[in-house]
Amino acid sequence: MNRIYLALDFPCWKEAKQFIEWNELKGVPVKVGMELFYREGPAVIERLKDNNHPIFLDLKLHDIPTTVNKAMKNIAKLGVDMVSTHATGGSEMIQAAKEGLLSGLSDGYKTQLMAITVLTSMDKDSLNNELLLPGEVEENVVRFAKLAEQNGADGVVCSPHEAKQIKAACGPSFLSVTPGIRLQLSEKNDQKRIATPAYAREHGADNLVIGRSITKANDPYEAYQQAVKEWKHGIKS
Ligand SMILES: O=c1ccn([C@@H]2O[C@H](COP(=O)(O)O)[C@@H](O)[C@H]2O)c(=O)[nH]1
Repeated sequence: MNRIYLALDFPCWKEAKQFIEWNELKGVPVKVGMELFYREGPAVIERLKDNNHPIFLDLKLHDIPTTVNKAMKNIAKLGVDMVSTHATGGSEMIQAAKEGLLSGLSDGYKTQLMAITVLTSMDKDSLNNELLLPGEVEENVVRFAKLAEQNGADGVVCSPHEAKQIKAACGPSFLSVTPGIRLQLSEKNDQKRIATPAYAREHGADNLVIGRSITKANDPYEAYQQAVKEWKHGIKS
């Protein structure tokens, strides 16, 4: 299912709830990240589930395999659609994440494991000159995607610019979830590898994550509708 996950990057549930209600976004797919989860804990997931929101819980686990395994086992009990870990934690950590996830899932739930490749806030300069990782961003992203796929992840988080190469390297059923999405007139902020929903659609992304282009828009409801139009029909603003 090709979805747009609205990034609920709010300091607390009260603000997130108000935003959803005021902008008639009840039931839309949402992404819960560190900011909201660290304040509200698992209760926020229950509240969103009560309101029928499909959920990507994006906590980006990155630790030794045993810790990630046990954390994933607990996260699995929340019954969300997708969770995340970092591919750069390596093969053992990714396997441990998947094993923990599967061991904690209740019957009937199927939570998918997404591996972060290279954060969309990074570019070639950050990779080559700060992390001292040579090569183009795409090469690094595809290498991390292959590592994730070979060790049990169901897909990766990447930018739309790499989605096609990932399908070619990891197969058509291996998912790409793409943040760094910007509607045409919105600000880049701290993102480096950005693209519009229409571009993401044309370049094979499976799911989008959009935050500030909607949450900081003058009319968030309209911005959401615009994103859906571009994503579903390729119509540009
Ligand atoms: O590489 C990554 C991984 C995760 N994210 C998350 O997506 C949203 C994007 O928010 P915008 O406001 O649309 O920039 C945010 O919650 C990040 O934590 C990402 O941007 N890049």
